Amino acid sequence: MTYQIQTYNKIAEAGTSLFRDSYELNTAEEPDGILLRSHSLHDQSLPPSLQAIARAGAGTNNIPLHACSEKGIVVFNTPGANANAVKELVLSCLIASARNLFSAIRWTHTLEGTTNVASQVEANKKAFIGNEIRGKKLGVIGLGNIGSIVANDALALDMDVVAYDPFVSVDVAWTISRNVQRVHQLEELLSTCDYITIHVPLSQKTTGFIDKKAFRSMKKGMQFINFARGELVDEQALTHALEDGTVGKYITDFPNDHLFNLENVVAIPHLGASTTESEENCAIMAAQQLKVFLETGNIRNSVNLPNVSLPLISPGRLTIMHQNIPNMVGQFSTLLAEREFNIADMLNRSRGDWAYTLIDIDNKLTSDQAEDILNRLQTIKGVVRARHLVNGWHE
Ligand SMILES: NC(=O)C1=CN([C@@H]2O[C@H](COP(=O)(O)OP(=O)(O)OC[C@H]3O[C@@H](n4cnc5c(N)ncnc54)[C@H](O)[C@@H]3O)[C@@H](O)[C@H]2O)C=CC1
Ligand SMILES: O=C(O)CCC(=O)C(=O)O
Repeated sequence: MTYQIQTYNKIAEAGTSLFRDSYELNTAEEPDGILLRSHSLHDQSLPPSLQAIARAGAGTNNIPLHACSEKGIVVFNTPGANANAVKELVLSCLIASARNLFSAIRWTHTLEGTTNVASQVEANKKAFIGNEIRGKKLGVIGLGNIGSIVANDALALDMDVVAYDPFVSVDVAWTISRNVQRVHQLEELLSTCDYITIHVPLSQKTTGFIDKKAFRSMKKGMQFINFARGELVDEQALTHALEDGTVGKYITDFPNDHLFNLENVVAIPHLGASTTESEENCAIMAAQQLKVFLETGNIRNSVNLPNVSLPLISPGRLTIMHQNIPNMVGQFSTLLAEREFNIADMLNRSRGDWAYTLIDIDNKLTSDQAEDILNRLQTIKGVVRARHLVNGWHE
């Protein structure tokens, strides 16, 4: 069995080199798996061959998640793999912004070719007097893999840190310093912070999350850092807030034409995760998750299905992705019992509207038997994809 993997964007070799032996990269029009970064799949058809998509990164807003679930495609991301890279850039932008470094450097370059550069520098540097961040208040919106470490490290820089995340995970909550003050109303954070950084995923629910009302609550002259996604901020409201001085500076990793026309915008070319370390971490994690899924059906770090892990010991395994509705497992086991196949092990997990079942069978199926079972499984209402995996150890 050879698996076909299609990659998009620059994926670190540390990840792509894991696809050896029974894998081919970028050779087929009908891939089994896709490995990508920010490439958008929204306007691209998803071939029937496609079983899984791995996002080497955190945000999955470039992937049509609903359509993937409907077609039985498992989508993975790599939580935390690029968090440190983003944190370091956020903190450096925080300091660079407080010290007016961006405009100061731009101005210094205008002196090129003029005389008396040193005396011009001394005469004009007062235009770029900045502030120290020590003792200033930082608001962190979204305390996930990135927000939590930004919050902890900002404390180490002697900032006061306030955070808002109504859905913070238990795992992350354990890692957050008790000196990070949690607020339950976003308004409380917006109205008191000198600096705000946002780290929430872009979804239908969070599009335009920072809107006119949010900007109205902010302290005059505050500085806003957005390394999450541009669409989280309502652009018209941002424009007004920059024009009336509510936002003293907007630092974003997501430039566009409109932002170039505005004063006090620092535009960075989506560099948050662009370090060698982060690109390697993400590529390795994404490639490993994709391989494990294709070879064993086990799932780790999917965004549309639950985590599922069962050692593959039996000669064969059926993997079934289906709607989370009653009597699915009953129908699967009846089908197998009718054919006198014995179930050695089984696992069923659900997540929201979707569920996933692994069934290990004692019998080594012929290709006709496997085809018959898969055909029958696919006719069960609610099943979107069924696969039969052969355990190589029994070959
Ligand atoms: N600029 C860049 O290169 C990068 C950008 N990102 C962006 O940053 C986002 C966050 O990344 P991670 O921290 O790794 O994700 P994460 O999934 O670990 O954390 C997201 C956090 O946002 C919280 N959240 C969700 N909805 C919220 C709401 N309405 N209000 C407040 N909190 C809310 C969640 O509870 C979670 O704790 C990604 O989704 C991606 O869009 C991530 C990595 C690199
Ligand atoms: O792959 C990249 O450089 C972008 C990373 C990113 O935006 C993410 O992980 O959400």
